[in-house]
Amino acid sequence: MSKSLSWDDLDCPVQPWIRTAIEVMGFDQMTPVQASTIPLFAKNKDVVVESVTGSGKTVSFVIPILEKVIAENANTKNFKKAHFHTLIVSPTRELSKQIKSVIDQFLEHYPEDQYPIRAQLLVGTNESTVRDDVNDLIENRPQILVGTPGRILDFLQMPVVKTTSCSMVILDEADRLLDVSFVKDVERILSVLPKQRRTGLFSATISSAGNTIFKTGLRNPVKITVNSKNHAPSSLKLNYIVVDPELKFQQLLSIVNNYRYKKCIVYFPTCISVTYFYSFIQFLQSKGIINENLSIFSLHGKLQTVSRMKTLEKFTETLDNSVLLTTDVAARGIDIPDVDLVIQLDPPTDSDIFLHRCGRTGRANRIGKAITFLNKGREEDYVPFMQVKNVELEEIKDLTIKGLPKPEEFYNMFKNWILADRSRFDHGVKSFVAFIRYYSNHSASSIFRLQTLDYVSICKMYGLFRLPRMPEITKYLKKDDDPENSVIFKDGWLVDPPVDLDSFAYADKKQEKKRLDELKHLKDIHDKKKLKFELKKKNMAWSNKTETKETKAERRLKMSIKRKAIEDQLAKEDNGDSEDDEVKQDWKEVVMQNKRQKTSSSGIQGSFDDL
Ligand SMILES: Nc1ncnc2c1ncn2[C@@H]1O[C@H](COP(=O)(O)OP(=O)(O)OP(=O)(O)O)[C@@H](O)[C@H]1O
Repeated sequence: MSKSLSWDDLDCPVQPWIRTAIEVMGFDQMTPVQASTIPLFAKNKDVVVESVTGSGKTVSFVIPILEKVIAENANTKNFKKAHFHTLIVSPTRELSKQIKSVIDQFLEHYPEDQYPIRAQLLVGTNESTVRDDVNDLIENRPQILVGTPGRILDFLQMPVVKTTSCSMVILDEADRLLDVSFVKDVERILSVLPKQRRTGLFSATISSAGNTIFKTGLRNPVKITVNSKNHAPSSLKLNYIVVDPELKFQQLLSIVNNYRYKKCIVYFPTCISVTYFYSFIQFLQSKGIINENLSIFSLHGKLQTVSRMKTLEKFTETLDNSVLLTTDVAARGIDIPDVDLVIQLDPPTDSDIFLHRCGRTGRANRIGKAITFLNKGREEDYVPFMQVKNVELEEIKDLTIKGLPKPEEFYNMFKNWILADRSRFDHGVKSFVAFIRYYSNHSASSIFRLQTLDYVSICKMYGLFRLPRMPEITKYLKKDDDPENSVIFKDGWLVDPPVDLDSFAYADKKQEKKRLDELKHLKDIHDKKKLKFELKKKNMAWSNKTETKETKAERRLKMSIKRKAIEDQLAKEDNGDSEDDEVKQDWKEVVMQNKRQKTSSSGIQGSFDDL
């Protein structure tokens, strides 16, 4: 391991044009991870590298790759068509693009008179197909491919693509690539590559991948660990704030509005919550409540690739006072040097992601601050939980909410914004529901428990005025002993009187017409059902009446008349067996008639029901 961090003391030769590139990029010295990794990886060793966020891992594999491409004559005309030399796999399109741009930055200094070295991006977009990628491979003959697992797999499965010359593979953010969502694709990719190759795994949290790293076909790997005591770079300050969940969004706005920063990234729990809060923040900006000089962007995984890339570019290019609202899609690897503030509205469901999110700031020895919000109550336990993982968090106390309307007024404003368009309500409900599902997936499930979540406050934080019905929460909602003082009214309403949902309209005319048509249709069905029910009730009463008045009273009357007649007859005539028999027969008939009436009465009801 090299002790000096001077590029001159690097334990392996480096091409002069690479040295020029390093100088132009302003890298006066190597970072520790570069000093340890470059010589080993360039000298045919497989490496497993764990080093804190922003410590320069990308350059530590890019230099050995470029050196190897040259050493193995892949930069000559003899390098076969449709072959490639190096494959770099990364979990997101943004990160793949970023890695390619680092390679391109080096290649800007590659001598023009030599056979070109090229890199090609392999990520899914709506604008190009895998066939386009194959055409580019044949036409441009790149030696280095960078992309995401799904697209790479599709690409490698094209018969024309030849894998036999691949002699280097990099898995960047390797622990992510080896988790359940990617591992199958990654295994299939590796299975079609030559076994005789160099493999490098890189991440700030590679230890969490455990033994799965051996699924990558590593051969006698060297493990390189460059970690600080706090598992985060020393230039990064990790803070937390304990908040009342109802005021959390206001606290966020207060920081974003009043804090001094160049660039800030805010992590939201779900894609839908990014779009929901982004549109409300835009409204607040239009009203002058949020500083209109702030450039606010939204980025999440449900957006199209091209729009994601453009947003990231704009956020990177905007000089000052810019805020990116995003999800974990931008948690790993993204390198935007001027980000000096990261805020997490909720801790991530996976504690490793915590370091990756925070690590978007405090990179390459620049000062950065990461603030995590914890809902008061149980979530404070997250601090000792992270301490056990060697991540020390420091509390920011007594942070007041500044420059916003009073909480009650703010909630009413949020509510009125929602009431102006029913689609906002739908959006808010979906965001809330997605949050509950997110919360129930926390790996630290003993801290983040649905049982102890303050649903009402969170619902209000989302600006909502009725608790959405969902099985996850119904069982935890306390049955209030004192309904007089309950904050939840009948049917989950948080406002009294409730909002008239029938007249709560969509701003979009087409959508509103559709809703009204559906409402009318439902009403018609309801009316028909009601009519049917009334009829049934009426018929029931009628047949009951028939039953009682016709059968019971009449029968009783007839019976008594008959009985009297028989008794009279018996009293008068005691001398004729035949008549006695006749009377007995008559009596039997009466009994039989009564029986028939009894059984046929139910038949009458049935026939009326069918009307
Ligand atoms: N030797 C160096 N001197 C100064 N800055 C450097 C050096 N090497 C890389 N950098 C810069 O450090 C920043 C972080 O580098 P990089 O993105 O490779 O970090 P990383 O370790 O991969 O982080 P993460 O784990 O977050 O992906 C980049 O802006 C890069 O330009």
